Amino acid sequence: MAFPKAVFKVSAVKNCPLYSFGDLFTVAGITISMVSKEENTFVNTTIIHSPLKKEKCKTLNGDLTKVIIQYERADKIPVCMISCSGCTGSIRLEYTKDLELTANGSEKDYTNELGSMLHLLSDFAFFKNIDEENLEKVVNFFHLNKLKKDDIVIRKGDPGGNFYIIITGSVNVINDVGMTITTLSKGDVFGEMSLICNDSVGATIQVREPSSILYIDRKNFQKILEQYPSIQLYFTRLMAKRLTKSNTIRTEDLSSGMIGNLAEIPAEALFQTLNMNNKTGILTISELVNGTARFSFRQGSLIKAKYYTYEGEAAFYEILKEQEGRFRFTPGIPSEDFEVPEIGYFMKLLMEGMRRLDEGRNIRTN
Ligand SMILES: Nc1ncnc2c1ncn2[C@@H]1O[C@@H]2COP(=O)(O)O[C@H]2[C@H]1O
Repeated sequence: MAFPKAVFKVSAVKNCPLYSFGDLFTVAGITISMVSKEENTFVNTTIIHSPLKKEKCKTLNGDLTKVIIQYERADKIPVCMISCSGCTGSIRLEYTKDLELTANGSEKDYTNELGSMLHLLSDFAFFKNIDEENLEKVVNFFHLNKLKKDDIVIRKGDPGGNFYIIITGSVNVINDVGMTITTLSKGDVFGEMSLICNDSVGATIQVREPSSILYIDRKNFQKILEQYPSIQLYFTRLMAKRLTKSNTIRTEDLSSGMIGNLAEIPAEALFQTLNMNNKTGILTISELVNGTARFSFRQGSLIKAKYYTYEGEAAFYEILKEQEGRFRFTPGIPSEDFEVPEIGYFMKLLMEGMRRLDEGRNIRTN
């Protein structure tokens, strides 16, 4: 017989070193207290499933065990909020009976709610890239979250994890010094930069007014990207717009010739900037582990790549592994390169490069 289960969802995060907003914990267990004349016995079993691939927190496990002790069985826990006892940070968890469906693998309630939103979603720029017959299938990859004012959805510096789409309400995009860079609302998306660039989250997102937000995890986000090339283009344009707006790298620097070090700008960000700004010229990267690499861009497309013994696509994947090296971008290419075909669709090359990097890191850590 399985123990009854309760699913808690992280609904607020304050500097928690382990968990993020939306993380789920399944708690099962039973507490029996037997009192007789001869003895006084107390038996407790608590089973806690923490989010996969995240470290377990003994403090939180203790707090969840206390809930089982207090209510004796998971199915007796009332709808409630609990706060962890805290360490360098703290989190608040919410128990709503609906969430059990998610943990059991059946997302019927969510699906129904999302299903009824299909009409609304089909008008969103993101979903416009998906043909009508596949829309429902794609929407079902998403989960729906209802958030309160001031909830932090993601915090700058967190590892990127999910991609988000705002259904109703609005959020603030906040920079390092706590200033709101911009406000995002219905139909706007966020969280894409860290996923695509395989980097940490670049800005804090805080809920400005009660909001409903869809989210999808990295794995499913990548599946959608691979399956729908028009979404890759949508992100290229979106990120170009956002990069230009936040002046991450000034376009004037690029056209006048850009010099720098890979230790300051990772190779993927450098390539992406040249691609998004439709640059034509030659990027030379020297002082690399294996000498010097050369990459030619025509209107942002990568047309030639050479590094060590690697050429074309392979050279691009190799350079993504490098973390140090001096680069220089020189505008202009020789006329014989005007007709050279591009090495591959840039976003696809980048996604594949990121996947290989991840694979390499996983092999090293296993
Ligand atoms: N200038 C900006 N305009 C709009 N959205 C932004 C801007 N800067 C950052 N963001 C969003 O904030 C998100 C924070 O997480 P990511 O870095 O994954 O992705 C980022 C973008 O989705």
